[in-house]
Amino acid sequence: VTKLRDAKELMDKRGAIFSDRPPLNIVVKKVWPNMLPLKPAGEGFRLLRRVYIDLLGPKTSLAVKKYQEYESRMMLRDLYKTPEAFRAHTERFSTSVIFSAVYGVRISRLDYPIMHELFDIMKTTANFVLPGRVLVDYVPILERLTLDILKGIIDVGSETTSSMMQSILKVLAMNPEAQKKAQEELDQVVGHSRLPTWEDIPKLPYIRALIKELHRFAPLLYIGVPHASTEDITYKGFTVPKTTILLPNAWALSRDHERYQDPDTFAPERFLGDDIDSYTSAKLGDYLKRDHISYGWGRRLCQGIHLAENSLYMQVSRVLWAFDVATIPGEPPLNIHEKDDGFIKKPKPFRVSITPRSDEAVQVLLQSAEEAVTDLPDADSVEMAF
Ligand code: HEM
Repeated sequence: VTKLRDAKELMDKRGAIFSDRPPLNIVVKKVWPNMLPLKPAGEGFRLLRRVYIDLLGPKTSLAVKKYQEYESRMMLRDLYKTPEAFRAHTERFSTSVIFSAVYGVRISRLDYPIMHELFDIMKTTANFVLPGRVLVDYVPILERLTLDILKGIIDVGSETTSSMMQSILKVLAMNPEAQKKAQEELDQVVGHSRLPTWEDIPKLPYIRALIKELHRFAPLLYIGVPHASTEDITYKGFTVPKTTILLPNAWALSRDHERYQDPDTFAPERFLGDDIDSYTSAKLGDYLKRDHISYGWGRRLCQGIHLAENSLYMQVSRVLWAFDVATIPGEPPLNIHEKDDGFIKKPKPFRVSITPRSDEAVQVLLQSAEEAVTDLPDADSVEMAF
């Protein structure tokens, strides 16, 4: 599907019919075993979806905000100390946020054996009641969930946001003008003596528009996630038989001329005045009003949308407040199409420079990291407790 009008008609308006997934092949099963994104429609899907909605809905994602706030301070400090390792820093941020939410432990470094033995440690931690496990506090059923479900949330939750953040750093480096405008807004609203906070969101329309445009310009899942139908239908005079597979081509849909002017231009301005969050926007009846389709469609809309949007806001606003992200002179031009193979296509390794905007910014970011407090133990200390 390459036209927004058709995507809306089929996957949103006929969402009851087009919310199945194609049969899994063995490769996909191995890469992403027993996970909601790939689960076929039916009783099992509805149950799992309910569980995910509880786990990742607005209420729980509110509780995760304090961990996103904390981890973003750590990320700024790490970016200052070793900017060339930005890939690892974005991965650590996302992994730690999702571990904080699911297991109540934070991940302070990626070379910790926990990352190499992810599966084993999850097995162990799943057997322990750890203090401060946010999701369990809200969703007692979590304690009875199977390891597969939990592993699924960790995988989806960390890979997606970190890949998106890496692609964001690349797009920002390629668009210094947009970056400058965002920084002017941050300087005006936030000032120089503190980091942006959750409370600033309503006062940062350019940052909000920038995040929407980043989703539109470089959607995380280029080719989308396939939907499949469970009934025969007639659409535009054609019979569409049941089990038809729809591939929402996110790249093409994000460049649909009917919706976006000059779609190949990176222009956050196109979203100024659109004050609706991406979740509400996805539910709008008019496909010409929805912001972008990066989070998918209908009943299969990304369940992590609230958590992901919060993570992106914390990272984008704070990184731009503290640093200039730029291309490195003499290097070949950056290319947004250079991505790894695999289901979630991470940007292939690339280099950008990340330099502090001022001495004052360095002082504030280091102090913010120093003063940060969390109620969660580090994975190191938890292992010792075992
Ligand atoms: C920038 C970050 C993210 C993007 C762009 C994204 C995008 C997507 C897309 C395109 C889909 C498929 C939708 C469809 O089939 O129409 C999806 C599904 C899903 N996502 Fe995300 N996602 C992100 C982050 C997350 C996070 C952080 C989590 C969890 C913590 C998450 C959990 C899920 C789940 C559970 C599904 C399956 C929904 C279903 O099949 O019913 N996502 N996501």
